[in-house]
Amino acid sequence: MSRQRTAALVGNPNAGKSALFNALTGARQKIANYPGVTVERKAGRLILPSGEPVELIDLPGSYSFDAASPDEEVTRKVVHGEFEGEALPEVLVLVLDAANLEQHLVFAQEVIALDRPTVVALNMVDLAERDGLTLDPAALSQALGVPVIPTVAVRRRGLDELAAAIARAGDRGADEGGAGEAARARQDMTLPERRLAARHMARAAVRSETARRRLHAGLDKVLLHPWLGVPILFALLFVMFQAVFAWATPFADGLEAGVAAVSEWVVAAFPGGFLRDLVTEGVLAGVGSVVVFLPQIVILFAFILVMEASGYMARAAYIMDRLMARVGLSGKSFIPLLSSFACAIPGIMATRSIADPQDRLTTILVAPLMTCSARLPVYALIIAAVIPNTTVGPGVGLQGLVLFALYVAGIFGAMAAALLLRRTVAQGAASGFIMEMPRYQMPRLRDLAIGLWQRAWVFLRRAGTIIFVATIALWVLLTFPKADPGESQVEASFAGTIATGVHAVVEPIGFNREMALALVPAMAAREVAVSSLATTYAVASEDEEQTAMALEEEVAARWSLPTALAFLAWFVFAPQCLSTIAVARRETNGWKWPMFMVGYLFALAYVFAGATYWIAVAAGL
Ligand SMILES: Nc1nc2c(ncn2[C@@H]2O[C@H](COP(=O)(O)OP(=O)(O)OP(=O)(O)O)[C@@H](O)[C@H]2O)c(=O)[nH]1
Ligand SMILES: [Mg+2]
Repeated sequence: MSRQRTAALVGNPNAGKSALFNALTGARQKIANYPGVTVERKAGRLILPSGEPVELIDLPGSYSFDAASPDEEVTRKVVHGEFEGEALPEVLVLVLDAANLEQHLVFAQEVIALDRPTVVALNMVDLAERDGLTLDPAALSQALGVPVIPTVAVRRRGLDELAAAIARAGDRGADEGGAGEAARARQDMTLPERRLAARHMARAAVRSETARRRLHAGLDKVLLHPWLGVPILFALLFVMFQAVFAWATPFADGLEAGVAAVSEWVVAAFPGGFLRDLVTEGVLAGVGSVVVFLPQIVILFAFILVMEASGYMARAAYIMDRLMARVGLSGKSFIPLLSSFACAIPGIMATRSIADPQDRLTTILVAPLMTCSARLPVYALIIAAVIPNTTVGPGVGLQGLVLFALYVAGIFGAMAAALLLRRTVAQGAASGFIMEMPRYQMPRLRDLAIGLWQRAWVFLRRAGTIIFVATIALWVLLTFPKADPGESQVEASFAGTIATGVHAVVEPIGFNREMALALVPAMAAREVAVSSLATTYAVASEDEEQTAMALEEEVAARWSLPTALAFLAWFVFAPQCLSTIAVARRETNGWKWPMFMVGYLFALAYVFAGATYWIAVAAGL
């Protein structure tokens, strides 16, 4: 009786080895679309066309035989016949991903250099074709010196041909070896030489490639580059924040002038009294002060929507994955965190796609640190008031730079918090990244317009509902009880009493009374911080018998720079939104984690606002 025939599947991670193994042997090995799924050898039985059985071994994916990880070590040992209780496999089945041929051909050459009976399964040709790439198996076979069989493991395409090729390679057997000349040529090659050869072979194996595929592959080379990718992403975000200030200003000025004109008309047309004050101080000064930030919101979302629609956002997630892995999160958390730039509520809901409970909890707890669009009016107001509108380089405005820094501070805060949480209350290992890159696309103008309209509408609806109600409530608290003649209305009011209480807590971190008062209604929605400042100053200026100034000018005149910076630092961290807390409660099924979240975020806000204030004071700002 002849001895048991054996073959082993080798190749890069995620080439489809286990998928082929399952298709060839009827086994049910776990397959998934990310590298490192198989971590042990696994044997199954493949029946050749002749009816003869072959023991087929599925191996962990590998980038090189020199590699150090324990799963790759298994592959190296089995392939070299050093694995305990395992004979040297007769035939090596080298699995390559046709859509990533150049990458996969690097390790492939190491396998070919062994000069053993080898068959190449050129897998995933369906994906290559979908991208507009047709390969020439004959050319590749010629270059590698071994048979090349195109396959689609998941559709069982090319399996019979592959089995037949395995049989032929086994029959020729050890006496003829593998690739011969082609193998010997590769034995002394260095890694850079292999990379270069891989590029040449991959190019030579292309039968046809659409212009679009070439363009997209070129774009990916740059945008997903291990070193270039991150600076490009940050440069894009940088431009976005510059634009938020540079482009919005004329529109915002126009809106502001409009609100002022309406206010003047109301003052002229109606007799003075309770109702007129409500309209001018509460509605127009308060709510109007928020509405003027509509252009900024629209520009911010225009950038985000274009990045999403073009296919870049998924690439950003891919780039960020490695960074996120360092803090114990995966690229899976990127999408929820990204949505949190709009608002933490959909962001927290999007964590439902994260399978690992600790991973998910961490993402929920740090989501409020991503800068939601409700902070934009607060940031934009304070920056416009206290940061000079100068440039610090060609085309680089200081105001945009500060805004960018605030967003980055939020991101770093979230990453640092995730790192700590993963080490303490939400321990666990980071899981792998699962995401298919969507195709690049020209964003469609119509979709863009609809998306922007929806965002603008959400913002205006907030202004008309929650912000309106909170501001009116504050105005009422500021207006009653009425002050005696000569006494300050703000001081005498209910709101003044509240302000005194809150101010005692936040005075050490440099906040003034109006800021302290603004923090309370801002729990309803962060933008209310802006409207309540506007309303407070409107009421105050009335009893100081001044003409009301624009809010920005009031802030510029009344706040010191350290105070203003401390307020910005506070808003980077503070959990200033009740709806977010409510959603966190729902998604974690209890009060424990939302309370923890509120606690640590307030603590962070207090510490960082205080540090900012005292450092700024010490620096003489
Ligand atoms: N479209 C398509 N998908 C495939 C093909 N072969 C495998 N896949 C998919 O590719 C992914 C990776 O397949 P696996 O079989 O797990 O890859 P592997 O080489 O075993 O990966 P490791 O175990 O990590 O080394 C899975 O999502 C498969 O469903 C193919 O020919 N065409
Ligand atoms: Mg596998």
